[in-house]
Amino acid sequence: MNILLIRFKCFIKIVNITTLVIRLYGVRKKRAPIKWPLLGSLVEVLWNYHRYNDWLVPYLQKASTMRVDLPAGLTYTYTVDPLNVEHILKNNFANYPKGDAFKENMHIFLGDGIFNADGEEWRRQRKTASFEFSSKILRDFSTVVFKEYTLNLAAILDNAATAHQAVDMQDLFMRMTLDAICKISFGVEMGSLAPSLPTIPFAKAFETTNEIVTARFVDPLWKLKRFLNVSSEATVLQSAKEIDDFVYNVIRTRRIELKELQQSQNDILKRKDLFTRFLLLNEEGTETYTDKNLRDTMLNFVIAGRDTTAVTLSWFVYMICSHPDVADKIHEELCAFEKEREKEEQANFNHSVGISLSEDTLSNFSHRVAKFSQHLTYESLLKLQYLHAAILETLRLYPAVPLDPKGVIADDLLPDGTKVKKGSLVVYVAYAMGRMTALWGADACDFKPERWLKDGVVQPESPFKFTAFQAGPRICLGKDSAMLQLKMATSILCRFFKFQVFPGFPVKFRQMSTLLLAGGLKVTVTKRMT
Ligand code: HEM
Repeated sequence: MNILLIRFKCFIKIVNITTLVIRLYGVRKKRAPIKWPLLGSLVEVLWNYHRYNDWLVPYLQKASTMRVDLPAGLTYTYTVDPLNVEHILKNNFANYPKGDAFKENMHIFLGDGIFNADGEEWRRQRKTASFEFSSKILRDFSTVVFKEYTLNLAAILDNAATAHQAVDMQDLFMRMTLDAICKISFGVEMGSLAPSLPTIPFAKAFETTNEIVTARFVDPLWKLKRFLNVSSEATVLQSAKEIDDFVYNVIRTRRIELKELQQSQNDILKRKDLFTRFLLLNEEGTETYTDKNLRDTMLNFVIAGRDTTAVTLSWFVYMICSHPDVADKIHEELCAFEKEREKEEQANFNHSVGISLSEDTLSNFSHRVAKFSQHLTYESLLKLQYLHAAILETLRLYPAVPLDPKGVIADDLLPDGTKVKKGSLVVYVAYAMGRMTALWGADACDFKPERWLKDGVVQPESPFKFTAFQAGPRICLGKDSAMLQLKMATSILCRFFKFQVFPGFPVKFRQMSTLLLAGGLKVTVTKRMT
């Protein structure tokens, strides 16, 4: 009987201790992720990996800086505090490079391109690229390319609307931005937005590689997998080789083409793509570009400019689907803009900018679209302030790069008093920053383009608070080019189409370095006839 009583008491004690432990973890869980001996917070991190961005938000809402420990001494300090962000990205910039872990994880994809370079090597690449990106030649060329490919997209949507067929907007945007960035970078036609929507193996390999290298950041076993050449690491070797084969093939072909053009005394300066411009630097002796340098340079531009812009356009369409009032306001602004431009043209004695369209052809939908597109120039797009605000609002809530890790060279103290250790990683979380009530007010999570406007004009925001394009010396080099493409595409699409998410279609993220929608964005499209 005594033994039974003792056993019963022991059992109660164990139950009590277990409950206490569970409770303690429960309380801790509210403020920071659960931490286990040896494993750190790996269990919770892996459990929530599929919804990582949303998992971080409530923690960072409570404490604007949070530490997450993982096995093998990996430590991440996540922050949404603009002062910390300014310290990391600008004031103590030299202490927060991409870091060795980032370089090692991403090398198979980014090589030694600008995204993966630090110190002198980064400075050299940044200087050359900044010069090229700020050239008017590139801007004018990009305007033409962006318009041409948006018109291709509009034709596909026109057909889909007529046939009452649903379309995957993310897939179409990925095709459009791939075609555009490859034309601008390499000077080649990819043709992925051809009406048959062909499968482009390069695009598939690109997505696979991106996804696998991103997962390396929370996979302590990836090096072992690589050593054994199994699982995701075997796949990434294959997909990275496909990318390289494609890019080196383009480089070979373009080098031969350029030689032929030079021999035939053709004016190669007429070619305005970045590839030609970098090759000319080579010839002038300003830079030396091997095929590997060119592969890294151009591929980094493609990586930088393709997914980011496509993802932003996809979330933009999702936002106007879920906020039809915003879609209508944008449409109103575009109609007023169109009228104003037409009046200006008439005042200029009907001096039309491009092809002239007869009354007959004007009744045709595609000609109306083409006619409207003639009004769109770099300068005229600046007038569309509400559209601009809607794009910024999309980027605030759905920044294409949702979180951005940096290495730590030496122990440091962040402005909010958080200590960061040499060898760890700090991460500013753009996705969570857009949702912080402390930064944007109680309606932080609402989609409200109006928050950007004062007297109808977009107001600038600190880049350390609105971090979609990063900030400081490494601020996005393609920001202006991206805004140009975003405005060009959205103005044509919003002027002529209405979108609705396909009934029952689930909208969710795919966990990658860019904020892709898992399974795309299936929508139905209708034409706006007025
Ligand atoms: C909506 C579109 C875009 C967004 C949201 C965006 C955002 C960003 C962000 C967050 C970074 C920092 C990434 C890092 O730390 O590694 C970055 C860097 C960069 N972006 Fe963009 N980007 C966009 C479009 C473009 C385009 C179209 C180009 C041009 C091809 C471009 C070129 C670059 C380059 C070259 C860098 C590296 C800058 C450096 O490290 O010095 N981006 N961008």
